[in-house]
Amino acid sequence: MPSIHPLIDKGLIKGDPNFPGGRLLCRCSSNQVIVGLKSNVAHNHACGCSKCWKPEGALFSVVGVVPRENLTVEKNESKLKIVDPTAVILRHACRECGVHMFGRIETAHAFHGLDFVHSELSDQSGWQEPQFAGFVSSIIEQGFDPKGMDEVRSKFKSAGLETYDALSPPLMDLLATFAAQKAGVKFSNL
Ligand SMILES: N[C@@H](CCC(=O)N[C@@H](CS)C(=O)NCC(=O)O)C(=O)O
Ligand SMILES: [Zn+2]
Ligand SMILES: [Zn+2]
Repeated sequence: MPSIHPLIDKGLIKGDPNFPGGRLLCRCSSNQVIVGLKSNVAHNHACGCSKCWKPEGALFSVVGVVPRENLTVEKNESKLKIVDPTAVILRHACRECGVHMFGRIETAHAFHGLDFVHSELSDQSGWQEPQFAGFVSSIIEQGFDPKGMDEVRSKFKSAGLETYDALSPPLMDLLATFAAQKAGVKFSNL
């Protein structure tokens, strides 16, 4: 069974709710891209989709969000390039080591204003631990044998994480609320 993710395989390490944020470093041996975050991450989760950056050998990414005003590129911004300019989340990766330093949404979207980041790129501890696993079935699209899915889901369960094939219910509700408001739907208790 391959690694789910280094932050999940050996059990979760709880974050510090008062952690004030810190810096993320790319994996280059020199001239590292450095991103400063003025807050902890929120909604941190494992993502099995094909687009989020994963460490070598891991089946899942671990990704959380910070308000975009809390993120600054402190060093070597010129090394960043947008992985897929047509995606909703514009993932800014280091063109040398390939690590995704942050993902930003520039279109009208429920998550506009939040940047997506990988707290494992920090050498500090206290970051919020993963809260759930999303886009779990998506690993099949990347070649994972569907027969292994029960084992993957049980691994998350034994780490105390719920699994979903899209996002968690509160995040799915935010997406649906945004879509409803955009379409001018009026809410009522059906
Ligand atoms: N099954 C697809 C799912 C992709 C997907 O929808 N990813 C989610 C979670 S990160 C998303 O919000 N993507 C928007 C984007 O990548 O811009 C895949 O694995 O590529
Ligand atoms: Zn780099
Ligand atoms: Zn993803």
